[in-house]
Amino acid sequence: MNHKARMDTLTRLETTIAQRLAASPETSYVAKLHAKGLAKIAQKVGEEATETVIAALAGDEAELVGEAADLIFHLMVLLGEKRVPLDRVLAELDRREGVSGLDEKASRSA
Ligand SMILES: N=c1c2ncn([C@@H]3O[C@H](COP(=O)(O)OP(=O)(O)OP(=O)(O)O)[C@@H](O)[C@H]3O)c2ncn1[C@@H]1O[C@H](COP(=O)(O)O)[C@@H](O)[C@H]1O
Repeated sequence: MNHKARMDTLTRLETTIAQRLAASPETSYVAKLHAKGLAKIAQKVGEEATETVIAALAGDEAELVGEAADLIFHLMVLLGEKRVPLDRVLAELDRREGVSGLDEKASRSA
């Protein structure tokens, strides 16, 4: 699967999450998170971020891949809960493309 097809993975996941927000918490993990509310979803993103950091520092590659997938999935649920289209985030990354983080930081402190 090439890079572009991988982006389709995120687009499909976004569609699935949007559908599941209206599903029953008994049959859907996304619906269960939605029922628990924004604070719980945000907390899950924080937990998965921490687990990703631990995997990077103390785990093997498979653990890091698994935790990174958990983090991206829960971030997608957070965006879905807030009705922020993935495309907005990708457009922001496109806007930043080619601008060095160091140059951007220097322009902020000038
Ligand atoms: N990619 C994922 C995905 N990644 C991780 N997870 C779930 O995320 C949960 C995280 O596990 P944790 O132990 O951290 O969470 P927990 O113990 O349930 O939660 P706590 O109450 O302890 O916080 C697990 O239940 C995983 O199965 C996911 N659940 C769903 N998806 C995707 O979302 C789609 C919709 O899922 P449903 O909403 O369940 O239909 C699926 O088809 C998948 O494509």
